[in-house]
Amino acid sequence: MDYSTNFSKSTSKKKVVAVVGGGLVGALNACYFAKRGFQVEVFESREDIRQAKIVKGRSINLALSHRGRQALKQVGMEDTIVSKGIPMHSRMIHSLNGTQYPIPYGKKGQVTLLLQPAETYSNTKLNFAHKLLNWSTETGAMTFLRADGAKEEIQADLIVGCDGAFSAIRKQFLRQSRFNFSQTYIPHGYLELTMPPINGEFAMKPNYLHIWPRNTFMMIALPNLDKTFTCTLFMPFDEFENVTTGDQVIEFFQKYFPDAIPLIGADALKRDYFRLPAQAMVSVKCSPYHLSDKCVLMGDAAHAVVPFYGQGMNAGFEDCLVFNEIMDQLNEDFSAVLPEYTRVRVPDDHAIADLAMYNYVEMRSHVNSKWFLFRKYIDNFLHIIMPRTIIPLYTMVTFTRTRYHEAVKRWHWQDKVRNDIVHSSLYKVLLRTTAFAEIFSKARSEKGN
Ligand SMILES: Cc1cc2nc3c(=O)[nH]c(=O)nc-3n(C[C@H](O)[C@H](O)[C@H](O)COP(=O)(O)OP(=O)(O)OC[C@H]3O[C@@H](n4cnc5c(N)ncnc54)[C@H](O)[C@@H]3O)c2cc1C
Ligand SMILES: NC(=O)C1=CN([C@@H]2O[C@H](COP(=O)(O)OP(=O)(O)OC[C@H]3O[C@@H](n4cnc5c(N)ncnc54)[C@H](OP(=O)(O)O)[C@@H]3O)[C@@H](O)[C@H]2O)C=CC1
Ligand SMILES: Nc1ccccc1C(=O)C[C@H](N)C(=O)O
Repeated sequence: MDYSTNFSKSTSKKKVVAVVGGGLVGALNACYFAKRGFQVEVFESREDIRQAKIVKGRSINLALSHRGRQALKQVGMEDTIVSKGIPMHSRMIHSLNGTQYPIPYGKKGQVTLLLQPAETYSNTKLNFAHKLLNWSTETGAMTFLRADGAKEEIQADLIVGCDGAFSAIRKQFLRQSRFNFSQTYIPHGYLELTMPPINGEFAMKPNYLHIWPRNTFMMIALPNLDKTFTCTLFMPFDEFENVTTGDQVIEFFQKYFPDAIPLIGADALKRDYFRLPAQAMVSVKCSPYHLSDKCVLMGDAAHAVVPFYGQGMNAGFEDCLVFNEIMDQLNEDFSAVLPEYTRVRVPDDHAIADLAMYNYVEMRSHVNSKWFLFRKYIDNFLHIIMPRTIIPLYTMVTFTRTRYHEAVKRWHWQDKVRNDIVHSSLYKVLLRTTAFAEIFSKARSEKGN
């Protein structure tokens, strides 16, 4: 049997907002709209994760930083979430010879927190097992498939597409004139492994993001509350395809990550490496993010980014915050708010998509370079003496709400300034050394005469 519900004819004085996708961004968005008094209906294709016996899905830990925290703060969720996190102060680099050294993220007190994403909080109606099949851009009517196989047709005043990287809401945008869309799969995949606790304690120092940078690929490890680490191996698919047996896995780890073998356990490694195939990573850019005053995209639905900056969820949370700020400025008038949101947010989300691509190279390769470490040292030093003029890129992205596209601009400018300083200092040192050498040789020749 099929059903039809017209929520927008509700007697509620506020409009009805349908949030499609009850993931991280959908759940937070529901709180924002509910706080404003809208009638919020969340439609999520999966069963209620809180009641599910088996929870499918992979990554269980996510780095939450300043932008995400600010967004949570607005709806009073920051403290609850942050109290469940593990602070990370630095990267910890694992060299091939087994030595480890930290690279701090910022000043003392600037830390990234891990969030165990799970419970969605909401004072709105959650409709689980409602998978959006289609929706009409003319009427706004959405068709959902329910768990019992029935189709349900639903209308709302505003549709908020938070249905992830492969958004069904976004599919209708593709049919609109002047809608820009690009999707890029990078040639690398990822595979997750678990490093168990040793004698009830973390197997490695917990307050770090551990990196094994091997130039063309890398493994990272992030701590979990249960004292395990989730290790993620990022590597070209071709390389994954070369490792097909348990013995080859051990051989590969002996060659590139020898210190990780006893920590993960050789048997577990041989087994878990083949548990799931390597997963693909995609970067999606599009614009505009809205369709008339009816529909808007947020989170991965608007901008799936590769995971290397640890900013995907943070950017999605910031989308909600920015939208909320614009709602304040424009008195909740959707016909004005939606285009303004597109205008403000597109350049920033596109910038973080590019930065995420860049950070993979920094993490897997640049951190091995002495010149990179020297420049980072100079940047941190300049930041200490000129905190408002020079702000390292990582600090701007992770510990401030500087707009992503402005952070990129400023980064290029600062790079130039720093390089000029370094080069002119080197030049001065060179000049002085040459002058000194000349005086010295002149003095020697005069003495000889
Ligand atoms: C390996 C990895 C590590 C990452 N680490 C970090 C990190 O440390 N920090 C960080 O900030 N980000 C990180 N990210 C990115 C982060 O996971 C995503 O940005 C975030 O999950 C996006 O949230 P979302 O709510 O937009 O989308 P999703 O979390 O994908 O939620 C979308 C929801 O919509 C539902 N849905 C989909 N289709 C439909 C439909 N047709 N009808 C109804 N519902 C539907 C889905 O079931 C899902 O619940 C990482 C990503 C990966 C892959
Ligand atoms: N940027 C990136 O590279 C990545 C981003 N992520 C983000 O994290 C979120 C959560 O990850 P996770 O739980 O692992 O998500 P899933 O891989 O479980 O995907 C969620 C849903 O998206 C649909 N889907 C998955 N892969 C494809 C595809 N290639 N083409 C079309 N539809 C697809 C599936 O819908 P159906 O049931 O209809 O098949 C699936 O149920 C993702 O939705 C995404 O937003 C995750 C991995 C990589
Ligand atoms: N959470 C992640 C998931 C996957 C890959 C990287 C991250 C990071 O957080 C990287 C961190 N921002 C860094 O630059 O060291």
